Amino acid sequence: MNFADRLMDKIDEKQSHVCVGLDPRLNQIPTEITDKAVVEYGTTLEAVYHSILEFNKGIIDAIADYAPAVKPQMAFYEQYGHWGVKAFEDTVAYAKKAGLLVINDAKRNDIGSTAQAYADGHLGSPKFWGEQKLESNSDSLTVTPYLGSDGINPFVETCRDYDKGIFVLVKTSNPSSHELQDLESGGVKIYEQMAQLVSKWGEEVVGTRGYSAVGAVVGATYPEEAAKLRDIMKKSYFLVPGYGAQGGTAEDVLASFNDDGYGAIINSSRGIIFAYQKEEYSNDYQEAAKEAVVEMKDNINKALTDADKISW
Ligand SMILES: O=c1ccn([C@@H]2O[C@H](COP(=O)(O)O)[C@@H](O)[C@H]2O)c(=O)[nH]1
Repeated sequence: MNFADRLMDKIDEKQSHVCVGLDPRLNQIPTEITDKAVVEYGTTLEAVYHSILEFNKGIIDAIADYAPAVKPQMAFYEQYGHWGVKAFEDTVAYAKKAGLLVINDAKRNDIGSTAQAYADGHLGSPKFWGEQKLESNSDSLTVTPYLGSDGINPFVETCRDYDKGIFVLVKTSNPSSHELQDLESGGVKIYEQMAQLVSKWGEEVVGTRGYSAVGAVVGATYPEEAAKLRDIMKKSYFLVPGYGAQGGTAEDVLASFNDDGYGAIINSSRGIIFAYQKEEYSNDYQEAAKEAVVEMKDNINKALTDADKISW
């Protein structure tokens, strides 16, 4: 089943457009988890692995009823070498068992032949000794687009062959995204030209519900640009980071949705997983994550209803 169809079905099931970012900063994981790991394994990478995995499992248990997807950010895992990658893989497996879709935020790409290896490893199935015994558990991957079509094609083919999805960086949420993305060529901004390419790349992998497995990353911090992009990429699902900790609000993400009430999956990482460090939430990290995800889901659904975009 096409990735966009699977995502939309999960969104319907949970009545939620929220993606929870799993960005486990070690120094923000509750000390009862990290202390226990250090007592057992010392100040080792193995203790890092156990700390991250236990924390992530607790978050997944807390939010699974209220979010269709999680987005582990690969940087927070691979910095710890193979123990970090193991924490990533075990987190993904746990999230899948909990019925969540997984967006691997690894922002990969390269020349075509190397992009194929990234696509095989992160979405599909790499061949070794003539067999394909390993298949990625991730449902989708973030991808950088600046190598052009030959870097993107292997990912699109893998989306088609394995019912996976990609989100291509179009207008990122960070303050300096304008330095390159807002430049004009022939009177058209680079991010708009990128959006035209994303639309084209996605044409062959449109699902039965009308959206493509090739989506776009569009920051919540740029609502005006999102409105323009929504117009260019009518069939692309938007992955929208920048909600909460980076300042994006429920009103800011409205422009990323189509009138049918679909088209955007809104990510918050720190705002949910470390909510326990804020006064307004419980000081139990799981309870706080649940409070924060429910609040975000309700705020987005309310903003959509007020704008006549709700789908339920
Ligand atoms: O444009 C982009 C692309 C990716 N990200 C990633 O999303 C999360 C945001 O985390 P918060 O804690 O909710 O700010 C993080 O993993 C980024 O690497 C982004 O922020 N903007």
